[in-house]
Amino acid sequence: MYYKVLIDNIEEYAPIVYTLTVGAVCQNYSGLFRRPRGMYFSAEDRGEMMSMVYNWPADQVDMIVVTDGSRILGLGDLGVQGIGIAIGKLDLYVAAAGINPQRVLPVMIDVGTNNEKLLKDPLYLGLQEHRLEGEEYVEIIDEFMEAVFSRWPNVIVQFEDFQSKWAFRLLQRYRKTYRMFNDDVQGTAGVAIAGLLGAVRAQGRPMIDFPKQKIVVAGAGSAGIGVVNAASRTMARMLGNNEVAFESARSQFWIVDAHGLITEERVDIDPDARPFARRKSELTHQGLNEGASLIEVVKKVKPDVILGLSAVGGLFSKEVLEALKDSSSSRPAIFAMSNPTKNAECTPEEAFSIIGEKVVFSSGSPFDDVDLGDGKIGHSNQGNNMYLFPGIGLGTLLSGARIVSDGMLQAAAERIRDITKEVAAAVVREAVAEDLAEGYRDMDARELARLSEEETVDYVKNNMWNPVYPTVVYKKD
Ligand SMILES: NC(=O)c1ccc[n+]([C@@H]2O[C@H](COP(=O)([O-])OP(=O)(O)OC[C@H]3O[C@@H](n4cnc5c(N)ncnc54)[C@H](O)[C@@H]3O)[C@@H](O)[C@H]2O)c1
Ligand SMILES: O=C(O)C[C@H](O)C(=O)O
Ligand SMILES: [Mg+2]
Repeated sequence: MYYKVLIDNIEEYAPIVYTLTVGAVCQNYSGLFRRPRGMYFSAEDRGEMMSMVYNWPADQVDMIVVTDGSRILGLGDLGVQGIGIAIGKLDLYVAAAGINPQRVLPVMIDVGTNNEKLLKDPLYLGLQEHRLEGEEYVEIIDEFMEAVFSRWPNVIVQFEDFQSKWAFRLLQRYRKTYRMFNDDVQGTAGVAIAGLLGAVRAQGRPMIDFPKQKIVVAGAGSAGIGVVNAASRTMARMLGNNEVAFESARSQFWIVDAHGLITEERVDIDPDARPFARRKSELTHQGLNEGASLIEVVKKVKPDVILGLSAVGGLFSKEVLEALKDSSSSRPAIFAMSNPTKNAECTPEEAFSIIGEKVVFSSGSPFDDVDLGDGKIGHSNQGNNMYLFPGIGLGTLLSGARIVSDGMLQAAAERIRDITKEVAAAVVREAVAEDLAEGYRDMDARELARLSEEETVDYVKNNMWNPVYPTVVYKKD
């Protein structure tokens, strides 16, 4: 009944089971705790995980969402209280992707917390010690992955809200061997690309103009770098996919982090950001320096888009928005993607009141549309990976793909405007095309490959879990 109500009223309840309310739930989780949901694998369970997985009562598990609680939304390290995110994401898998709720498993990996408040909180449910680091940490995640894939070889593991340094490392470590993806790196990238392409359309320009867009990204963590990596690859593909194309695509991005504009002069540059560091030669030409502030960068670059994945509420200040008025675009776009609501880089009211009705606005957490007067509405769009991950997971599940490839993620991003069913069908077809599909239940790989586009959509639809209540009271008329 819970899922029936959720599915029938998803618009109303998504902000409760998911972002934004789920953030407040995670902050207070130990005090709210009534019963366990999901599984907890702790540093103290080392060597036991292979047998522990058999404690879970379901013989079949299709989807696992796992977190170590180290970066929950933009709320920082919440330790085991971050389990709420895994539960909320899986609720959306049931509601939006039709995954059977008996086959989902939220997982918390408890390696301690560096949150000093939680370390002292008598109600805190997790290990009250500082986080394990280095090889010890990796060994625990390795053991967890081996355990779940040995009991459920066909499961898909979604990594969620791991702090950036581990998000990238674990993705590289597992993506070629396990059916896994990182939602913050890869799901967010897909949603952002779909939004960026939408912004080009909103400017009345053809899609092929995307590689000309100047994009300033605030935030160089798992999400920001994930977006820049994938968006620059999309641009490069449009330009011919050769070295010149990659170089041209790279030069369309300016990344600003807590220390300002990232350039090749940055000391201790994060290796994931290095390819996008601005070159010295470009800087003199643009009048910018290493560490230039966001305002300076927006003033000099006059970007078409500013995209925030910084977790800093209000970062797109009045001055930044004023500077964006000089954008070379007819319809500048703002993506204030940080969560939850108080971390949004700006609100739609601020964007529309300063830049005017021409601005294209999107945010990670939901905001109401803005009344611009004269019957005009300023649309507040939501740019959140919730529109993508259910389709990626369902498509991977129903194709039986061995891994989640870049092509499958790209196919998902291109279909985001359709409903999840269509996204999943696109992912299935790409998995077949790449010869990764091994089939699912009665549908073997060969049969899957023979399905037409329409039949693939039907196949996905028929495999989505759907709560149906029989009518038990009939009205006389
Ligand atoms: N909308 C979505 O779908 C979506 C998806 C993933 C993440 N997010 C949000 O993105 C945010 C960041 O996530 P992350 O994993 O990348 O976190 P992170 O902590 O790894 O990265 C934050 C980045 O922001 C930078 N930063 C901090 N202060 C800044 C400032 N004043 N100016 C510019 N940059 C600054 C940091 O240097 C860092 O590079 C979170 O709020 C998260 O909720 C949203
Ligand atoms: O959970 C969300 O709302 C989106 C994203 O995964 C995030 O970490 O902010
Ligand atoms: Mg996340």
